[in-house]
Amino acid sequence: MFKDQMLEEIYQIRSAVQVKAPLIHCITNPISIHDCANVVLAVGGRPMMAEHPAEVEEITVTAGALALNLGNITDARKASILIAGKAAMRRGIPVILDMVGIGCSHFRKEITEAFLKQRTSGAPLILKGNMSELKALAGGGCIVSGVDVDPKDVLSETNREETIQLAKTVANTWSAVVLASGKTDLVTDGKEVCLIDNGCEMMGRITGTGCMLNVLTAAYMSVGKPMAAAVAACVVLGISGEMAAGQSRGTGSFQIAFQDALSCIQDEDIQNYMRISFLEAGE
Ligand SMILES: Nc1ncnc2c1ncn2[C@@H]1O[C@H](COP(=O)(O)OP(=O)(O)OP(=O)(O)O)[C@@H](O)[C@H]1O
Ligand SMILES: Cc1ncsc1CCO
Repeated sequence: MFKDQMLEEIYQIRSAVQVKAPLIHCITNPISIHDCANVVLAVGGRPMMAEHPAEVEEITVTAGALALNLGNITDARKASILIAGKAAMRRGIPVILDMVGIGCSHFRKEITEAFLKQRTSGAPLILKGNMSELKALAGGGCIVSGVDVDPKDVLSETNREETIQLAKTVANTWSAVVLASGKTDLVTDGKEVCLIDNGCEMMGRITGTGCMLNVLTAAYMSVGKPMAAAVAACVVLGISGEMAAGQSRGTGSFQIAFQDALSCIQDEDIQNYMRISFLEAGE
């Protein structure tokens, strides 16, 4: 894949969401649920944050994509994630699962395994997490403290090869796209690997940036292929953060500026500021 080709795909995805206004069903944590709904609205989608197990199937089947998130998990959300996930995969409705905290709780690991047991091959799926969460899914023990990435797992020159290999293995194991977020985001379908270097330090100082990336990716998946959707979401969210950082005095005003930037960002901002690189297969 070439950078210019990806740029064209990002323009098309953004425009399709604006034209089609897809319904994005989100089952996500209450810490960032309000920000998540606003992110979907900012890019032209229609968010619905429904999580009662008795109704989620009916809602999912009418949606363009389903965004699931393990943060602040409850019994009700556990049940609804499994019901909605199964319904979506059976119908080929794109799903993204954000494995928040899977590295620090056996309960969340079990939910993820139960979700993946229902995997319908061919249905579009993205598995998302920070590098520590990805490691936990791939068989690492429950060793992480909290929902943030363990500093030693942050993508660096030292762990680059093993991190890329791990992400590819997870993608191939589940026939999914993997989105490992962080200072540098990594997206892979198991063959191609794209590294995205947009974003800024301030994005890590407010809560729920990863959750926002999750629902934004879902919005883009409703109209585009999973790999392009994930790259588009990392690029758009990252550049919006960069634009907002220049307009804000601290984390409070940053949140407002961030939403402003997400709703105002233009294709030319993406062309000017996108920082992505592709690795050749086998690299
Ligand atoms: N230090 C940083 N430098 C550059 N970009 C960052 C930084 N921290 C976060 N980001 C951006 O924010 C996005 C989400 O970050 P991260 O992976 O840290 O989220 P997370 O830990 O899942 O967040 P949360 O659990 O609060 O929802 C990344 O895709 C990246 O664009
Ligand atoms: C702080 C926090 N705790 C559970 S979920 C969440 C939001 C970021 O994932």
